[in-house]
Order: sequence, then structure tokens, then C-alpha cells
Amino acid sequence: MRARARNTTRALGRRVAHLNMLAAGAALALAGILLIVVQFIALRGALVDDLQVQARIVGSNSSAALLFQDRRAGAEILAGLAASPNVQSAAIYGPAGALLTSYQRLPASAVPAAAPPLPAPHHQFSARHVEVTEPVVANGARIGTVLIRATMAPLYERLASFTGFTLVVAAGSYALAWLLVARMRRAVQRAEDHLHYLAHVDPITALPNRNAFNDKLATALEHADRQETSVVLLLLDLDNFKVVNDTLGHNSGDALLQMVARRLTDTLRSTDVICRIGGDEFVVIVEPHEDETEPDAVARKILHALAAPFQLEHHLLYVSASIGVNVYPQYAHDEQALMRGADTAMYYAKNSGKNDYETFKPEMEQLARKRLKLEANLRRALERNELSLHYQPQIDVRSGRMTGLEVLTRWTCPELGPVSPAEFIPVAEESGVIVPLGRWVLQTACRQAAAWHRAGLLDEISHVAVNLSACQTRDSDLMADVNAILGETGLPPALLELEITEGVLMENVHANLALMQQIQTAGIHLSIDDFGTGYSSMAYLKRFPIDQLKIDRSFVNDVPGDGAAIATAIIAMAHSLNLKVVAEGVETEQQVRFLREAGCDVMQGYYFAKPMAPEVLERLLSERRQFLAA
Ligand SMILES: Nc1nc2c(ncn2[C@@H]2O[C@H](COP(=O)(O)O[C@H]3[C@@H](O)[C@H](n4cnc5c(=O)[nH]c(N)nc54)O[C@@H]3COP(=O)(O)O)[C@@H](O)[C@H]2O)c(=O)[nH]1
Repeated sequence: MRARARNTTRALGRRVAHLNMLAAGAALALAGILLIVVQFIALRGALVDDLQVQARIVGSNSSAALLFQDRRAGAEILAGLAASPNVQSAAIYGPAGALLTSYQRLPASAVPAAAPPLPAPHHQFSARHVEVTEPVVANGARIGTVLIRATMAPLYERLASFTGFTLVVAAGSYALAWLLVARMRRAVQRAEDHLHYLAHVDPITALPNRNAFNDKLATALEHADRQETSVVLLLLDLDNFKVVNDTLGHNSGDALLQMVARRLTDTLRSTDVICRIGGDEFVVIVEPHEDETEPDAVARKILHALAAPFQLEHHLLYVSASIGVNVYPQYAHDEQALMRGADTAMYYAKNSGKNDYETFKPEMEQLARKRLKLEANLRRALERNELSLHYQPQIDVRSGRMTGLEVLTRWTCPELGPVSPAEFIPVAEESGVIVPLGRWVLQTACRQAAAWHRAGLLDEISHVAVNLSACQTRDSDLMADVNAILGETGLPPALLELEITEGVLMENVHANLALMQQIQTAGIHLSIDDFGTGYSSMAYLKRFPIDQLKIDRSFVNDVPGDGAAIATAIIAMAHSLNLKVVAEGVETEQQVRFLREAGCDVMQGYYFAKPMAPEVLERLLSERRQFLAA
């Protein structure tokens, strides 16, 4: 639609330029005509003046000839006019108007037989001639008349050459003006095109940008309405693109975006419209889709295309994407609804582990609304004192006794009931609530642990572990907060352990390495949570100032089956780096036996104890129970 409007504007611009040139041409023609008329009047005036001077000279020279009626002398005086090429004929008349003598350049140019009865100097024109009459006066009395008749031909000749010259100058000026206007229009056109390009093309990838996308989507929906077909919209968000930007710099980020754009263009059909609508967000418009499986096929094709690594300078980068798919008119009645649905579906794909696609279903919107409600309630949870902490024991395999505690947050919302941290922690992360929430957890846990420590209940406990979220690791005030809380509660730093998941650590290795060093310097223990899921390498692990690894629950769940090999490998690797290994989510005796034999140092799970309220744990701490045979 906008392209049509742009073409109409251009045509209008061309028409206005043509009209301007036409007006300029008319003005130039009018000016030329005026100039010629003025020139004609000026030339004619000069001719009359010239003839009048000559008539006066002839008159004053011929007064004697008139007094003595000397025709010969009169003829000699008139013969002098032969030198003036304009003069065709001339005559001298006596006081009564009778012809004294005359001069004729050609026989055809006869003079009147009698002088015109004119009292004063006079001139008159015809198309071909100009006639000047001059009285001859002697001693105050009129003694005769001189008449000179000249041809207008030389005047016309001069006027013709002046007109020719004026025409040439006018035509030249007009052509120059036309050229200048055309050049100006071309420059304006180029500037317009460039502005249009900037407004519609993403400068990094050269793909259509958000503006262009809006136009193209509107056109696609119009087309689908006319043809009674559908439009598939895929919204694609790169996973962990921020890590590339943060660790390798923005130039590398831009280069990666260009490579992704190229891969998408190479993979998809030429009829599919690919746009970049923001940071790491791309959209693909597919129309018309012929069969029900096409949206899935396109999404899978994109994921497959992005699966191969990207070679960026000396780095080999693995980039995945989360894709939300929506279909018009099945699940959306207009562009906004189509985009909103694709966004909701993309959000689902992201939350269900990334590197995947989800197709929008109406239920998703209900869930999105539920999530919004959850977020609104969560924002008030802290002020309303709805949060509490539970503690889960960690058992040392060698001594069989409780040597550690993990702090886990619990929330009972008055409107929604008990909400699992697996549900509200990600929402807290996305909404930023995690920072004050994390601070509250740290403060409450440290205060409680310090009280137990003062009561002598933590004699056998080496640490109380608190989880740190991704957002908290990025919070520049984190360490200041941690140190302030330790100072304020009096908990010895060595009794505190911070748990960071392997995935979060690997999101920004350099920044997290600096944070880990600060944690180590403060004398706080550091543990890598959910180990085995975050793709860290041995090279990184060697550099991390960590105390222990926690094998992810999913592997423990699979022992002694498929997870056995991984669990054994993690334990061996951790021991080679002098790190302790904690197995989390231990639920069965079989798992305990296997992990013990594999050399696991610490175990945590429902087999020993579920996370419990502080007053329950307090009793357990004072019992100093043996959980495992030593
Ligand atoms: N950043 C923060 N994250 C937190 C905080 N509190 C909790 N969490 C994280 O939320 C996730 C879910 O926690 P939760 O529902 O409390 O689940 C924990 C345990 O209850 C559960 N667990 C422990 N043993 C078993 C078991 O034997 N079986 C089984 N099915 N589940 C078990 O595991 C969760 C502890 O996991 P981890 O932290 O990885 O050790 C979870 O990711 C929490 O980390 C918080 O304050 N901040």
C-alpha cells in the first residue's frame, strides 16, 4: 500500500515539475515578445529621429534654393541623401506646397506632387515606410516643406536578427533550466530513495526492517483474504545472542546477524519474506501455505539451517533459535493478533528449553494472561510477606551425616495458592523482581543460619547454599549486598555457599569469572549447579575458583541406567580438578548405592529429606542424625 502511495507521490512530483517547466516556458515566451516589441519601438524611434535630423539639415540647406526657386540647387541637396541607405525618396516643396524638387532611389518610389498641409514637424508610418515631414523656416516665416520617406525593411531585418537572438537565448535558457530541474529532480529522487531505503531496510543485514515488515504483512493478509488462503508467520529469536555481543563485542554480533540472515535467505524459498525487526529478532512471512504441515516444515528447516556452527574470525559459534509460529486466519484475525500469537508461541519455545519451535494455540494466551497475573502477584509478594524459605539437607557420603543445607524459596499466594519456584523464579527473572527477591532470600537465609550458628546447631554443617539467578549475577551491586548482609547478620563467610547454574555461568564467562573471583576473595564457597547441562569445558572449569559441582537431577534420575556413564564421568572429572561432587535429586536406594560406588561425595534428595521449614530443620539439626551408614 505504501509502495503505491510512493509511486503516486512520484508521479505527482513529475507532473508538478512538468507544469513548472511549462509555466517557466510561457513566462520566457512572454518576456521574449515584450522584448521584441520594445526593441521594435526603440528601432523605429531611432529611425524617425535619424530621418528628422536629416530633414532638418536638408531644410536648413535648402532655404536659399526655396527663396530663389532654384530646382538644381535643391536637387543637389537632396542627392546627398543617397548616402543614407534607408531613404527611398525625398522632396522639397514651396510655401504653397508645390513641388520644388525631388529625389527617388528607385523609379517606383514616387513622392506626392504636393506637400502635405502640415503646420509642424510630423511623421507617419505604414507597414513598409516611415515618412518624415519638416517645415523650412526663414526669418520666422515658413518658406517650404521637406519630406523624406524611408523604408522599414532594414528595421525589420534588425528586428528579425534581434528576434532570432532572443529566441536562441530563450531556448538556451529554457534548455538549461530544464536540465537543472531534471538534475535537481534526480537528486531529490535519489535522496528520497535513500531515505526510503533507510526507513525500510535493516542496515546490518540488508533485510527489510520492521517498517517494511508491517507493510509486507498487511499486503500478505490482503492477498490471503482475496485468494482465501492463509499466511504463516514465524517469529524467530536467537538464543544467547547477548552472550556473543557481550563476550566478542558488537562488531562480532553484527557479523553473526549477517551470517544468520544469509543462512535464512539461502534456506528459505525466494517467495518467503524474511525481515529483521529488532536486535536478534527475525520474522518470516510464508504465503500461501498449501498444506497443514508447512509451518512446521519451515520452522524445522530454519532450526536445521542454524544448527551448523558459524565461523566468526577464530571462533566457532553455535547459535540456535526459538521460533513462534502463528497462522492467519486460523488463529489471528489481523496483523497485531498474528504477531502477538507468534510472540506468545516464541516465548513458549524459549521457556521450554530454547532451540525449538512452538505453534500458537489459543490456550497459550490464557497461560500468558496467567503469567501476567503471576507477575503482578509476585511483585506484591515481598511486601506482603508471602515468601518463606525451606531448607534441604545435604548428606556427606563418607560420614553419613548432614553437612550442608540448600535454601529453597517457597511462595503461597493468597490468590493463586502455593506456587512452585520452578514457575515463579523464571517470571521473577524476566520481570527483574528476582533482584530484590534474591536479596531477601540471602538476607533471611544468612540471618537464620547465623542464629543457628550462634545456637551451636551448625557444628557439623560446612555451608548453607543459596541459589543465585542469572539476573543477580549481572547485578553490579551483588557483592556489596552479600558483604553487607554477612556483616549485618554476623554469619561467617565460610558458612555461606553460593550456587550458580552451569548455564548461567557459561552465558557470560568473562564477567562471571570476575564475579567468582570476588566470591572467592570474600571467603564464600562456590558451587556449580545443574552440572552437565550447560556445555562448559574442562578448560573453563580449570580456571573457575569453585569448590564443588552438583550433578544435574536429570542424570541422577537415570542412574543406574543411561545417566550412569555421565554421572561417573562427571565425578571422575571433578575429582581430577580437586572438586567435590554433590548428586541432587537422589530418590532411591539404588541411586545411593550407585553414586556411593562411583565416588560421589555428597547427596541431596527426597531419599534423605525433602526441603523443610526452618522449625522442622531445627529439630533435625539438634538430633544430629545419621542418614547413611558410614
Ligand atoms: N535463584 C533461585 N532459584 C531458586 C530459589 N529457590 C528455588 N529455586 C530454584 O527453583 C527451582 C525449583 O526449586 P524447588 O521446587 O524448590 O525444587 C528443588 C528441590 O525441591 C528439588 N528436589 C530436591 N530433591 C529432589 C528429589 O529427590 N526429587 C525431586 N523430584 N526434586 C528434588 O530440586 C530443586 C533443587 O534444585 P537445585 O537448585 O538445582 O539444587 C530449582 O531450580 C531451584 O534451584 C531461590 O531462592 N533463588
